[in-house]
Amino acid sequence: MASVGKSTNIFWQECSVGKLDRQKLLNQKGCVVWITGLSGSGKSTLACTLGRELHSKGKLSYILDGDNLRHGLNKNLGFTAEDRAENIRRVGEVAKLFADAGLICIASLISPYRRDRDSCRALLPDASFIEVFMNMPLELCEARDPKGLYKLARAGKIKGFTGIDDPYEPPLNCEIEIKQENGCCPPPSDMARQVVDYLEEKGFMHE
Ligand SMILES: Nc1ncnc2c1ncn2[C@@H]1O[C@H](COP(=O)(O)OS(=O)(=O)O)[C@@H](OP(=O)(O)O)[C@H]1O
Ligand SMILES: Nc1ncnc2c1ncn2[C@@H]1O[C@H](COP(=O)(O)OP(=O)(O)O)[C@@H](O)[C@H]1O
Repeated sequence: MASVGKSTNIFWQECSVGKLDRQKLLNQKGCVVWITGLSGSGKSTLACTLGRELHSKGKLSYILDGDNLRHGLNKNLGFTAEDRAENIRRVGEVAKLFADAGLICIASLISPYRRDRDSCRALLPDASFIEVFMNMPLELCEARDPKGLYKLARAGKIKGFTGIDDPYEPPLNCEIEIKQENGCCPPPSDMARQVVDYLEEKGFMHE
């Protein structure tokens, strides 16, 4: 019997089919690929390209996209530091469940605070939290501005916009860094290959 948070008198229910059984069925290892970076840095593009690439290799993945989750699970949250922390906490917990199900879970959120990302890392078993930093300059993200949000933020019509008047803390110890080479952003297929190569090398692509 345990007490967790506000829950008291709760028990952990074990079942006979476990993570290892599911991984065997899928011939892959469950993990979380956590993509962090500024708005417009290419998180969703990498997530979708990676998801497609894994699918073509017969690997089961699922994308948790910050923007999308804010239409449902996280629709009661805004963009204060507290709400962002709760957003990341919830997505971290959901990602943990997907990884336990044996999937390669791809989480794509700005996740601007190091502490919040590290809390998610701490939820996952050793080495199965793979942090991918989209290290793109603000100037590039702002020039892309596919949703017109930077323009609104610069005009003061959105307050607390990441990179403009709200902080972004870059990772200090990420597993993968995606950055410009010779002043150019690598094409989406190259970004995805960098992650697939890592997953291959670390043994996540096979049980
Ligand atoms: N104030 C502010 N700051 C940053 N982003 C904003 C803001 N308001 C709305 N948006 C839109 O919300 C998307 C980011 O949601 P996330 O859940 O990834 O954000 S966070 O991780 O909780 O910081 C983000 O999507 P991406 O552009 O895909 O990153 C924006 O479209
Ligand atoms: N590797 C890339 N090369 C060229 N354009 C890109 C690349 N990655 C993303 N983009 C473009 O940049 C914009 C922002 O990308 P997106 O994936 O929506 O970023 P985020 O999810 O971080 O907000 C989109 O218009 C997208 O097509």
